[in-house]
Amino acid sequence: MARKLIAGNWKMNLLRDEGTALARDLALRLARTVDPAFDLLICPPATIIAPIAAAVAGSGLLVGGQDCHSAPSGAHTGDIAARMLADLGCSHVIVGHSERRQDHGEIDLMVAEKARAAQAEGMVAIICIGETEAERNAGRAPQICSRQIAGSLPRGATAENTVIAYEPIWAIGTGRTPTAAEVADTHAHIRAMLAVHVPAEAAGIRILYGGSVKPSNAAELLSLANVDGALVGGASLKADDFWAIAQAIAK
Ligand SMILES: O=C[C@H](O)COP(=O)(O)O
Repeated sequence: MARKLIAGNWKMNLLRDEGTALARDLALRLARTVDPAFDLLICPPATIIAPIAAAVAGSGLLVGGQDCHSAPSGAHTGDIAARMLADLGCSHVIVGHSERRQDHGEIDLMVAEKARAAQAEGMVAIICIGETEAERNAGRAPQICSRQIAGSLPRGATAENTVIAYEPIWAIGTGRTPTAAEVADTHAHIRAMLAVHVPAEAAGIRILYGGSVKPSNAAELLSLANVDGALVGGASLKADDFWAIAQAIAK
């Protein structure tokens, strides 16, 4: 069974001092933990990755980006290349988050190209998928996940360079989550789809659940079959809450 990954997506929050303090706090907790049962990752805003990566270097706390461009360099004002994130010490990059898909019109093909760019720089692509509430109510969640996996998974995806994050859009930041049975069903479906696209790698690719994960529901969610970790938004901005989510794995 894959070691669980607890990933914090800070989104567009925190300035340098508060972000660095939060990262240091987590790094210290991790350094004091003997043989942690999880990998711990934070994805700060791009503006503060550099000081944070420097502050936590050697602690075991992983640092990642929230997005990258698919091109290695060039005339793309305001964008960030995967190699720039790798250059700062990032190990992971989130791609295709629903907020990027919604706010920036990112489609599956673009997500696959971003994932490929991250992987080409030696980083792990965390590919986000998930249905809207309307799609869920129409009973189309499995088809949406299937379509997004088919379109967003780059050629050459392996268990080492790819993580899938299932985030039902209606659960993000709302305090609502699917039931445990629904999460288990969807993750099993995602595993089956991975087996279709990358048969040799499917069993090892980690599938995270995201959407209103908090200390009070983490133990149940993280105990489910095919739930290999969590992608945490709001609760990752507080060291106690994020750490409690990671600690829930062992309980
Ligand atoms: O990337 C993280 C997700 O969008 C979940 O956010 P949330 O934990 O605030 O619901």
